Amino acid sequence: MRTLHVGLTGGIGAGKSTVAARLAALGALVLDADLAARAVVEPGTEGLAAVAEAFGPEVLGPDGALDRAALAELVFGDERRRGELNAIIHPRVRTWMAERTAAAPEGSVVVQDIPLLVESGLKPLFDVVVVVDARDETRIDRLVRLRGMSREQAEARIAAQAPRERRNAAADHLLANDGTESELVEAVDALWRELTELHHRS
Ligand SMILES: Nc1ncnc2c1ncn2[C@@H]1O[C@H](COP(=O)(O)OP(=O)(O)OP(=O)(O)O)[C@@H](O)[C@H]1O
Repeated sequence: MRTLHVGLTGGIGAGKSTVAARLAALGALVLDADLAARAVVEPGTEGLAAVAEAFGPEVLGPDGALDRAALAELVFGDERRRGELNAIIHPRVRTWMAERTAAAPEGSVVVQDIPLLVESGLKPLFDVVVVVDARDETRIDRLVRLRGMSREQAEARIAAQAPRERRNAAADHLLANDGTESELVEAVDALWRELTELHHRS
């Protein structure tokens, strides 16, 4: 049986990490793009050398690790420099993901958790795209209550991503998460049953 490639996304605060954790508990191999983006610039990596080469030694801390604040300062509000950084990070993240996907046992369900899956045009890479969705007001409330953001910060983070309608339009499966966390977990369990059935039949 081949690998089933699942893309998981959702707007900030929608509940994507909660869904990813449940899918991992059910037996999926979950690969986190945010984690990959950090791994590819760890000390000693060729990715970190490429970033230092492009942005200068001031993006390295005294310990030789990436100084994220200094790098953020350099790319903030500068489309060209941000594009330059993405051109270093994104291919390495794709390789990181591809290597781990290739190493998964035969018949695995591999879930790639990618916040900007839709914005990055990655839908065609997946057999199934799962979008976790919640109303903007629900998400703002969670980000303020649980993540310590101000209302303005939460609104700005939401505005920086694709609008819900656009993300939802890319979904093969939409998980609505405006109710309780246990309702979400039940919906993920049902989705898992569906995915594994589909996979066994394929
Ligand atoms: N249905 C729910 N009811 C109440 N709280 C929830 C619910 N779903 C998720 N949460 C909580 O809301 C917060 C955001 O959820 P989660 O971290 O899963 O979102 P996310 O979409 O992964 O966000 P990000 O894009 O920032 O990683 C977490 O603290 C989580 O425990």
